[in-house]
Amino acid sequence: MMKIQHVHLSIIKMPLKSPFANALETVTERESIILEVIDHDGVAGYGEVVAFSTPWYTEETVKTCYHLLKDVLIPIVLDRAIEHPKEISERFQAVRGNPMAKAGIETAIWDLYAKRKNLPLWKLIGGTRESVLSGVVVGTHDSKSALNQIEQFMLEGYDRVKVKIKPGHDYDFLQLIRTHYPYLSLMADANSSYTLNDLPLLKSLDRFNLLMIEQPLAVDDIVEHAALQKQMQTPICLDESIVTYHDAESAIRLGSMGVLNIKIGRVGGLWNAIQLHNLCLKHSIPVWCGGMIEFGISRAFNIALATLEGFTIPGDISSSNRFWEKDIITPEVHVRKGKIQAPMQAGIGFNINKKQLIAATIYSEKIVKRGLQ
Ligand SMILES: O=C(O)CCC(=O)C1=CC=C[C@@H](O)[C@@H]1C(=O)O
Ligand SMILES: [Mg+2]
Repeated sequence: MMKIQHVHLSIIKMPLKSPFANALETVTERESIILEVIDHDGVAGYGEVVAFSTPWYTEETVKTCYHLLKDVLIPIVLDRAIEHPKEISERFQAVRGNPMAKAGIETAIWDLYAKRKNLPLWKLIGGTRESVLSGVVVGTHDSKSALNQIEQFMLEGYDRVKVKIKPGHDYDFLQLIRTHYPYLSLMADANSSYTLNDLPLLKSLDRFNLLMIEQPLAVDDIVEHAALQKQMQTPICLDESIVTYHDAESAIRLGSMGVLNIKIGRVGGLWNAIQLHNLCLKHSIPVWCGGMIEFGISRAFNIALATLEGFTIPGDISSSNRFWEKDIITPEVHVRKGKIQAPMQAGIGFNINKKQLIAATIYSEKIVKRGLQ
């Protein structure tokens, strides 16, 4: 049993090594909230909020998450003892939306729980892979620089590459990449930048033998994605469209996706992510773990999740040094020959690099259980 006594919230900020551009935004620096939960025995668990500073990817932001955590979610967690982390998503059902805020604290409790059980988190959740399949995302719309990045990433041992496309930067871009790398395991993410009016163009992308096309249409286009999938051979992967279990059930029933990108933050926590994995496994829909330009704590949760059986496609789980000069965990995450070894240490399996965490912190606050102040 875990009785959470207090929670440390730290807002951190770090520049990316180089800007990351997609159809909607160019990210140059990253803010996140790091959570440390401490129980009655002094055991600590860590979580990370993956919302961005502004609401370009989903509605949540660092500030909305901070408010939700401090004023709504943490009081629910501190309210009474916890037997198992899955109780947290049940308690949070009373709060609408805000999945990234929920995931931040829920994951911290998973880390704490696994540490108390003295088990690596991936083993505790039933992971079967000792190493997870890794991939990397090229975040530029400049063709020459994209080719350079692909070359560099391949030298670093990645063997699955995702590129960003948008109207006017699609067919020729993919053709150029295919001319240089005819056999590369390649996929494209459109971040909702097309509509069904672009059907001829989207169908023409079939010839590039992409692993999948991610989120071509709008977030609420579940019906339209089904219509598109009927016309395209390339599997459609949904990202932004799938937040709840019910969203995934609808998309499966309609035939809107051949693949699902599971992001722990987007779906409200690790327990929900596992349930989505189980649903997709039952329906033979392959899944992979999405990335959020995150720090090491979130990367560690992604690694644990991706050890589950249904994660048969390399995820956007790259090395710490893909984005950071220095990550906030030690050891850092390293990709070798397209794989990341699952850690053997209890909990998330990585230590917090306290020095680096403090150096990146711009604001922090301790929230204490009522009566303990
Ligand atoms: O974290 C990574 O390695 C890449 C993440 C990534 O590709 C994305 C993160 C967030 C929004 C998008 O730009 C994109 C995605 O939609 O998957
Ligand atoms: Mg995406």
